Amino acid sequence: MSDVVTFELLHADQAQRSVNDVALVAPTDVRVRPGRGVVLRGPNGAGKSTMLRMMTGAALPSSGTVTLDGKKVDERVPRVREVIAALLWPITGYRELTVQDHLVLVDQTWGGQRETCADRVNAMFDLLDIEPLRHRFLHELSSGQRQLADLAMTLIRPSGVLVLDEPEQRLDSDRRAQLARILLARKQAGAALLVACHDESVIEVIADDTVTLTPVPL
Ligand SMILES: Nc1ncnc2c1ncn2[C@@H]1O[C@H](COP(=O)(O)OP(=O)(O)OP(=O)(O)O)[C@@H](O)[C@H]1O
Repeated sequence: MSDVVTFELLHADQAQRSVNDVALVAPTDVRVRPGRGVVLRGPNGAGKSTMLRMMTGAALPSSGTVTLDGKKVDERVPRVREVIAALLWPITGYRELTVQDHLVLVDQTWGGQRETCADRVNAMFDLLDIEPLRHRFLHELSSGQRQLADLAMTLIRPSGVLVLDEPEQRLDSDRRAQLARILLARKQAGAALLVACHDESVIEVIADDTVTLTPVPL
């Protein structure tokens, strides 16, 4: 598994987001620390994805703050991108690159040693049990296979916090159990998890803390 990047606290303090004066998520506190798993729960439309976007700096809070070790979170800040690896929407890939090519690209972009790149890529195919997908193109994959490839691209880079929006989506029950085991191992290696999830069996394995969001009345 990839290296763990150290940090102390990813913190949302009464973070809230509105668009055109319509609240998408209520003021919410979230604390994410190394070796801990935080799960965002709540019904459709409660604001989980919006909250995750704020936690990664992909969207800024309309009020309140989101900070990483005391500094404002903004995805344009290199330290924020170094610590936080996020899978919030399907990864946009290259039509002419295979799954293996994408993993090499991500690994090398995040500073993996060239000599050991093949080892890390091979380890990712083993970890996710996706060897048959190695030489396939992204557009050839089923939706569940595509989710596994996106998870591999997210997990292969070093990070301190994995921010995942419903990582169980499109996976069958065996694959969901496998995902839970992988995330638990990642947490036990010292990384933090911040995950929006609807699957109780996954939540049971990975959650130390849960934050339940309720839809903001329109
Ligand atoms: N760009 C936007 N403009 C206006 N409203 C938005 C925008 N993005 C999200 N919303 C609204 O904000 C609310 C929260 O959406 P969000 O996607 O964060 O919920 P969620 O909890 O992740 O839902 P789900 O479980 O269905 O994925 C919803 O009512 C949604 O329609």
